[in-house]
Amino acid sequence: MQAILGGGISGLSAAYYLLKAGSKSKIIVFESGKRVGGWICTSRESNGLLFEQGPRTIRPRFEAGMNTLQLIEELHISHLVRGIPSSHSTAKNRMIFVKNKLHTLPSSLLQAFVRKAPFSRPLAAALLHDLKASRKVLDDESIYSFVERRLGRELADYAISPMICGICAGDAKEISVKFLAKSLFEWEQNHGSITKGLLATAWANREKLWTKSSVPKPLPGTLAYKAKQERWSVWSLEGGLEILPQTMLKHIQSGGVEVNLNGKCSKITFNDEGALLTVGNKNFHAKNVISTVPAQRLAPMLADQHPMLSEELSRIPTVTVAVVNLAFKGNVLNHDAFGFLIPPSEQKPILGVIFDTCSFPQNDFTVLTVMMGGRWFESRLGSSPSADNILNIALSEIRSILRISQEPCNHQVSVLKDCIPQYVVGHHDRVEKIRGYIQKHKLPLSLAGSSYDGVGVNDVIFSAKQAAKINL
Ligand SMILES: Cc1cc2nc3c(=O)[nH]c(=O)nc-3n(C[C@H](O)[C@H](O)[C@H](O)COP(=O)(O)OP(=O)(O)OC[C@H]3O[C@@H](n4cnc5c(N)ncnc54)[C@H](O)[C@@H]3O)c2cc1C
Ligand SMILES: C=CC1=C(C)c2cc3[nH]c(cc4nc(cc5[nH]c(cc1n2)c(C)c5CCC(=O)O)C(CCC(=O)O)=C4C)c(C)c3C=C
Repeated sequence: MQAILGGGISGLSAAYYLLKAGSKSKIIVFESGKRVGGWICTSRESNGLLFEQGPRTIRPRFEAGMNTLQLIEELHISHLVRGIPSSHSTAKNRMIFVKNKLHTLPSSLLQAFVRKAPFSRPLAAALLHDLKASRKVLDDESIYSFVERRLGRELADYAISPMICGICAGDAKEISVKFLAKSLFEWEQNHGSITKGLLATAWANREKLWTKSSVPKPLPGTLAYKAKQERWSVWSLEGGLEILPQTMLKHIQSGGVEVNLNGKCSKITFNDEGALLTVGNKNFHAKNVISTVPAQRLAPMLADQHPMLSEELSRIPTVTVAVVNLAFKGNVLNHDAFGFLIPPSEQKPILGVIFDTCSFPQNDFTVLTVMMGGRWFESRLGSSPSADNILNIALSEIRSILRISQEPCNHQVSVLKDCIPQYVVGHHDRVEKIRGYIQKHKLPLSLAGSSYDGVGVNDVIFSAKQAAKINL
């Protein structure tokens, strides 16, 4: 038997790819909760409105993005895909709230050459800063410190810090530069500055500019091809993103995969035949295990037999996010944008707001999602804020920032405990050490999911595909 821990999108994907590759073993997915999908969770209100608790948009680009679109085609749900082209207002208008005002971030090369508040200089001036700043030889550092050193403090405060909040609800002063800007960091390390590294790379690749790119090109007729032709910035699914795990569940079950809901795994003991899993009060023998549960959940399962591995896994932290979905009758927004993020230096109780219906309209309603907490959950919201408390903070902030005085017709408050891992400084080395330990001890264990190689939906599906390949 091949065991998969976790029935989120990565666990389901692992089962999907094992099945697709023709695995002959019985495949069992163990999911501790009573539903599959993990953080992908869409709810439908009695008046038909859709609320997304977790992810709502997916990027189509790069290998992992194209892979997800291929998966969508294989599941026969291409007709539900709604792409947002990069010319759309929500792709162009990404806002930040600074000094009591909403500002639209520059979205074209041209705009980088003019001064735009809250920046005191045109963004292009950051390149001069980079050329003047001396190289600092380092193994890793925070993305904030890297950008502050090389491009200046304003970019670190007003572009990078909110971006990190909008991807992992984390503090840019703690998150590794390798999380989002590995190439830029390497350019400084190898060439002395980002600009010199960029020019050197462009020069080294000059011939490839006119020949075939190493990134696979989508084939005509595929969804990835359509996404490229129509220049999608992001996409979602008509009816909500949860359709993806639900469709996958049906597909893998019809292929013979067993999905055990309320199947919390508490212990893994490796032996000569593979692994013995303790799930509830039952034991299961597996020839190998793909874990897609958060590293901190996997850690205690291994603590008795592999304390060092368990210790490293437990050092990959997570944060909790409070999500408030709000719906209003009619259009209550004065902005047509994706939403806005608030740099942590502004010390506001919320991290940002997504204007859901600007991207995907829902009849004559405005749907907004207010996100709060993350790395600042306890310091800004207290240790266990009530749902009413969270709702009141969200309403008060949107009243003051967006001037919405109308009461919502629908609302939903959710606290997503430990929902997003933090790739803090040293994360890459830690993951290497963890995988090195597994390899050295020849453990029949593969790691996939958001704790290791990327936190986006594309990344975790791709990580599950890689894990399935190893376990064939
Ligand atoms: C608020 C929020 C917004 C996001 N927005 C976006 C976005 O816009 N775009 C994007 O690409 N990504 C986004 N993400 C990230 C994306 O949602 C996640 O990375 C992805 O859903 C993670 O999937 P997963 O299967 O790896 O993990 P999970 O969804 O965490 O699934 C793991 C599963 O394991 C189960 N489990 C835990 N412990 C055990 C155990 N002991 N035994 C058995 N089962 C166990 C859990 O119940 C869970 O179902 C967002 C995430 C959040 C939280
Ligand atoms: C504009 C407001 C945004 C808020 C508030 C926000 C909150 C938030 N997001 C995540 C996790 C992810 N978001 C991702 C993508 C993404 N998020 C926003 C904006 C907000 N996020 C945008 C515009 C995008 C699209 C990215 C783009 O087009 O450039 C992703 C996926 C990243 C990827 O690699 O694909 C994740 C993950 C959390 C946890 C959160 C909570 C505060």
